[in-house]
Amino acid sequence: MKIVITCKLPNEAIESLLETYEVVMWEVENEPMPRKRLLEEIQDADGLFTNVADQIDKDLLAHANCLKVISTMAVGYDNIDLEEARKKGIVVGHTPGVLTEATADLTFALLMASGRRLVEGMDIIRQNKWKSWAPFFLTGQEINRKTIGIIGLGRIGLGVARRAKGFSMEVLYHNRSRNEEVEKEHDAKYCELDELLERSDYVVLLAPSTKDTYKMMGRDQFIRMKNSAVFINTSRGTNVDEDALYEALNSGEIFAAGLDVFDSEPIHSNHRILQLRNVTVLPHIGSAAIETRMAMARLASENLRNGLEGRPLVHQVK
Ligand SMILES: NC(=O)c1ccc[n+]([C@@H]2O[C@H](COP(=O)([O-])OP(=O)(O)OC[C@H]3O[C@@H](n4cnc5c(N)ncnc54)[C@H](O)[C@@H]3O)[C@@H](O)[C@H]2O)c1
Ligand SMILES: O=C(O)[C@H](O)CO
Repeated sequence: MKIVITCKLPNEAIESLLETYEVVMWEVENEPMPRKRLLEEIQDADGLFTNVADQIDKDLLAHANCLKVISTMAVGYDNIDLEEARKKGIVVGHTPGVLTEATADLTFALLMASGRRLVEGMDIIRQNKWKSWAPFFLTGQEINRKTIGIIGLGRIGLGVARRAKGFSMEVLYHNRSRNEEVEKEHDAKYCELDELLERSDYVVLLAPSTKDTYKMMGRDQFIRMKNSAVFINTSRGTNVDEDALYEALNSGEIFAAGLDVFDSEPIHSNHRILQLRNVTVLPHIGSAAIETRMAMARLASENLRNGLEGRPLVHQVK
């Protein structure tokens, strides 16, 4: 059987695939397999090892003549046309859980960096603009004992809530439904979205990208937030109306934002949101810790192999 791997991975993460199948792996570091090549390779592939940088859409799947399994090295699968895959009898696997702690760490790092203006401070030193210690120079927002509102209290959201408790923060959350067990265990309070936005000092978005969450953070939502509030997005860029976020940051409607994800990735360096002083940006590196990426690659390999051998996937997208 032939499998296509759309990114360069270390051999030790995909040993079992290399031993068993004919493997076509894209060998260029930090770049996805070009679409044209993927369209060619997919035609006779039995398995596809992909990630969030590829669009596994209807057009691509129309070229797949014998594809049985799509395995993405990610928890999010919004880049895959699940309906089309289902119609063609292709099973889809993903990698939840193994990236939870690394992504929660990065989310909290972004929260702290944005609230306390860390990157601005570094820029000032690098540009030789640091004049002296001054009472209100680079003052940011307190974190300890503040209120955090988590939209999408799933695996990573709970990881962020646990970290927030270490900073004596009050934890509010909004989900599709209330979960009283989680509330008791994590001392988190359920709120409707509007109330969460009005009460939180830090609003953290961790819901998946779905039809319901598309641009769920727009003008009306940013207006509800406190002028001193910080917005963090480590979910998907499509969950946010970037024009509305730009306006909110530029007008002082909110204090700052920390973003690991964007509507269109990679974001271009001339995007107007990057001209703002009060935005901290990262290139979609939520899960980018070495051990985590190895665990994700191994889990994605196992999903792919199980699917090709007719066994249940470790984590199949339902
Ligand atoms: N930045 C990164 O590198 C990175 C890394 C990992 C995951 N992610 C993103 O984070 C998301 C969450 O991952 P997870 O493992 O915590 O998933 P999860 O499924 O455990 O949690 C998502 C939560 O969002 C809730 N939710 C769904 N729709 C909602 C809505 N309309 N309003 C409010 N809440 C809603 C779900 O009920 C669930 O509790 C992923 O889907 C992915 O998009 C990003
Ligand atoms: O969904 C995911 O897993 C991320 O975006 C990449 O780790």
